[in-house]
Amino acid sequence: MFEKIALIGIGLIGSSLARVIRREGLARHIAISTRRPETLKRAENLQLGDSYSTDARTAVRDADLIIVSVPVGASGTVAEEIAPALKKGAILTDVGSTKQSVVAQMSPFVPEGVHFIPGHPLAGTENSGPDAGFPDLFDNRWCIFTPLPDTDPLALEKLSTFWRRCGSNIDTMTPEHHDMTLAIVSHLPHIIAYNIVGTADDLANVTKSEVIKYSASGFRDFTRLAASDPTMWRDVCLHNKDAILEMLARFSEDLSSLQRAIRWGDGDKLFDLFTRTRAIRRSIIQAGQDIDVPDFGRQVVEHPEKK
Ligand SMILES: NC(=O)C1=CN([C@@H]2O[C@H](COP(=O)(O)OP(=O)(O)OC[C@H]3O[C@@H](n4cnc5c(N)ncnc54)[C@H](O)[C@@H]3O)[C@@H](O)[C@H]2O)C=CC1
Ligand SMILES: O=C(O)C(=O)Cc1ccc(O)cc1
Repeated sequence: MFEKIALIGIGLIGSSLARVIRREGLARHIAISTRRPETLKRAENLQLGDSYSTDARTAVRDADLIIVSVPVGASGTVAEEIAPALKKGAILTDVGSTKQSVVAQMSPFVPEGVHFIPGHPLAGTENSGPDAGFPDLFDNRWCIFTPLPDTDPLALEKLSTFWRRCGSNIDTMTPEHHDMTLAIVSHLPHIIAYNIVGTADDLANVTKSEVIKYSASGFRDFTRLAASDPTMWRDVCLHNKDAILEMLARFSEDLSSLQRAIRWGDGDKLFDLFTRTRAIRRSIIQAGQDIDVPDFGRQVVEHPEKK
């Protein structure tokens, strides 16, 4: 599909892209750049690309497609760095979990004639770094684009075809709508997970060993999300601040109402809410959207009697 694809940032997302691009033969040349020499060396040892450089400008030179896969707080710095080396007619995209901030950071640096199309694959895991990636990551997952008013439809179609070949389904929306939607379906769940695991850790009467020992229950699901990359999630919180605060305010109100129902023994209210939420889970499963992330690194502690 492309002569040369440049991947800037080679963590979970960048390395998954490298692997699927190679498997599907989507580029003749994959150029990889990342800031830290150790990460670049690891990418080279894993044979993720065809050329490697800590200088992003070297990587993007002559590239037809440039995919920026760095924490959202670094998007502006990367755009500024690569701008002078971008080829006319090239497609520049990203994979960041927030979109208004990425558009605001990158747009000012995009040269005339370069097609900038912000994107976000709704696919990931709690793991990070070049070893964490795998080629099936994007299979049957959504990839959302937030095109700008002057986005060239042909460039958008070409990028959509690329992501379809990576296994994804495509949707488009405004950056504002994206950020509000993702605040509730992705950002809040992670924040809640960080919070509940932090609360458990702070409890004096629940020792750390008990948290580990009994975490086969619902708590375990929270610990997976709460193991996600701290830099990435710090940036998401700082760069989707308004939408997250809006959703947190609603969440807190609903939590207070739930707290009140428990305090006053309002079983009907609890039953109604739990019935409504159960239906949501079931409709997600029916829609085929219940793909669990791979079980990398999870230690299943067998019950002694089951052995
Ligand atoms: N982890 C996930 O589940 C998902 C992450 N995303 C988004 O994808 C982007 C990348 O996330 P991951 O691949 O998970 O992170 P990661 O931590 O696995 O990889 C980030 C990469 O960016 C590099 N990097 C950091 N700052 C840089 C800079 N200033 N210049 C050049 N390279 C730099 C790092 O060295 C690393 O190679 C983030 O914007 C994140 O919001 C999107 C969907 C899912
Ligand atoms: O690991 C999980 O459950 C995720 O939700 C992964 C994820 C994290 C961030 C995104 O922007 C999209 C997907």
